[in-house]
Amino acid sequence: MNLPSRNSRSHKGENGKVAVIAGSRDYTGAPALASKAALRTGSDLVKTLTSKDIQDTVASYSPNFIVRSYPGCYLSPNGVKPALELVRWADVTLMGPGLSKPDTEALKQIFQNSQTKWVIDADGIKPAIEVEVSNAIFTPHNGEVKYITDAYGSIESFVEQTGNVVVEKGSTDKIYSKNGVKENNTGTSAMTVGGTGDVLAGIIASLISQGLELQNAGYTGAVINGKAGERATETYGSGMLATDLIENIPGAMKNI
Ligand SMILES: NC(=O)C1=CN([C@@H]2O[C@H](COP(=O)(O)OP(=O)(O)OC[C@H]3O[C@@H](n4cnc5c(N)ncnc54)[C@H](OP(=O)(O)O)[C@@H]3O)[C@@H](O)[C@H]2O)[C@@H](O)CC1
Ligand SMILES: Nc1ncnc2c1ncn2[C@@H]1O[C@H](COP(=O)(O)OP(=O)(O)O)[C@@H](O)[C@H]1O
Ligand SMILES: [Mg+2]
Repeated sequence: MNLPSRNSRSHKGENGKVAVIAGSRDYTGAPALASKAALRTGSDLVKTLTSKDIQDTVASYSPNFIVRSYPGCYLSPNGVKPALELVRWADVTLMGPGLSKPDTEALKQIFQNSQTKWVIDADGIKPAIEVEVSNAIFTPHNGEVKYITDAYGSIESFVEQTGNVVVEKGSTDKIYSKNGVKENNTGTSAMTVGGTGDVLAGIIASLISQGLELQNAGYTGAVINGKAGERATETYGSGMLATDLIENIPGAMKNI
């Protein structure tokens, strides 16, 4: 796979800076899965913003993480300022995995006061639709798609009206953009294990941080996620974990 070449004069951060705003008391894994996936996909720096009560837990998962926090157990109004600072630092921000019960108004303020590229997953999807976020790629599973279709009738009209990209996840992923729909059939049924969608979101964010356009990042990310899942399934079968998938990202990237 050809990403922008790493010339000898590149400096830290030049190969992608990703912000991950994710996690809560209810989900300590999601921010780590998304952050590690972004690093394994090749971003230089990933900064993870999560709730204070799980900051040390998430940081303890890897010395490769840079973990910041806002007070409390869930995203609330006091999370807006640190979030806006992090969004300004990053090339792209992943918002949503594991937020569980975020303060919707705070989430909307972050969207409305930022000019950036977004990957929006899980609990970030509904608020983002409601404030008409643009320059974004959404990654809903079959249950989360309803937030888009309830508001726009269909995914096609959503992408047409907003210019956003949607990866509708499933055994076949469908990547919708203004240029039409592309399908990805890579992957295995072992990938229904929890966390593989958090991993996909991290992969896509990383690709955008390394210079890919939204639609290309969505399709290529889905292919990488699936190929990494195939490799992990060869080793672990139905016992495959989302963490196994992450370790297979570099190998998967070599063969696409
Ligand atoms: N280790 C961690 O920290 C992990 C953290 N995670 C975080 O968990 C949060 C919730 O994620 P989630 O919506 O995927 O989970 P879950 O609460 O089962 O479903 C909620 C509702 O949606 C439905 N539904 C689900 N999938 C569906 C589908 N494919 N197609 C159709 N329907 C589907 C489901 O329906 P049901 O299965 O009950 O019939 C239920 O009604 C999210 O923030 C995520 O980031 C996860 O990534 C896992 C690992
Ligand atoms: N049968 C399958 N074959 C291939 N990939 C699958 C299959 N089922 C799910 N996936 C993949 O697994 C991921 C599931 O995403 P998601 O439901 O958000 O998981 P989670 O929220 O637990 O991380 C998606 O990337 C999807 O493409
Ligand atoms: Mg998910």
